[in-house]
Amino acid sequence: MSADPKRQAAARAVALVQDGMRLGLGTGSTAAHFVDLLGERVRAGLSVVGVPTSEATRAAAEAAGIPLTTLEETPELDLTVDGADEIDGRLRLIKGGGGALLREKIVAAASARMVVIADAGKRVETLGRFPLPVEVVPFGLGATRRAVADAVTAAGCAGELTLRTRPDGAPFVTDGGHLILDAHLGRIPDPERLAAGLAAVPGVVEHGLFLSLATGAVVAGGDGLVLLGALA
Ligand SMILES: O=C[C@H](O)[C@H](O)[C@H](O)COP(=O)(O)O
Repeated sequence: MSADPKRQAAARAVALVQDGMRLGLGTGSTAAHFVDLLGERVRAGLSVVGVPTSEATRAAAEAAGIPLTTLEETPELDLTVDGADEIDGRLRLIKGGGGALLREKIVAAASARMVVIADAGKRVETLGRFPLPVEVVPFGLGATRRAVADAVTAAGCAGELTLRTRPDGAPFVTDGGHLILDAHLGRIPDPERLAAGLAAVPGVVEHGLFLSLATGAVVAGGDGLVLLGALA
């Protein structure tokens, strides 16, 4: 087996895929292993269709030979496999480090099951060490930013909001044409309260708290594979 924990987790998740499944295909370095390994099974005869959660994953899935569909054609999926930036003991997640949170959440919500694949470094007691991505429309950025800051405070959190930029200094723009504010909170004592507050802000398209979406997780580390929740 591969020594890379991300690939080990992905390999375990690929074993969950059965012939005929409709799959959500996650985004990021861990999900890329899943797409790669799924491609091997497809080329060996497995029949599945996938909905990619980003243009990057679309390109990788096409290159791997995985047949793709859309949520217009296939609005209900059997299983989504995706990475995460943080995962707590209740399978609550922070996602969006790669900026794909909006499509990832839509696809996960359309899936009967969502299995997270991650290396052990992603497990936390309390969410929030990883900056929480908040996807916003460009119009009204200043006002939206203030309202997001108020929602953060009202949820018992504190920390800086930074506009995500690309390496060249220009604003990072998501696949949906939006911007991302990263909330550096350190800890999020009540993720449900923060999620509700952020969702109520006009101009916020989505945030990276994935609550009650993941049904299982495969976490790979020095102790081997740890399975959380239900995989079947
Ligand atoms: O927007 C990106 C996604 O939420 C990723 O799944 C997340 O950032 C984890 O990525 P990685 O597997 O590269 O750590």
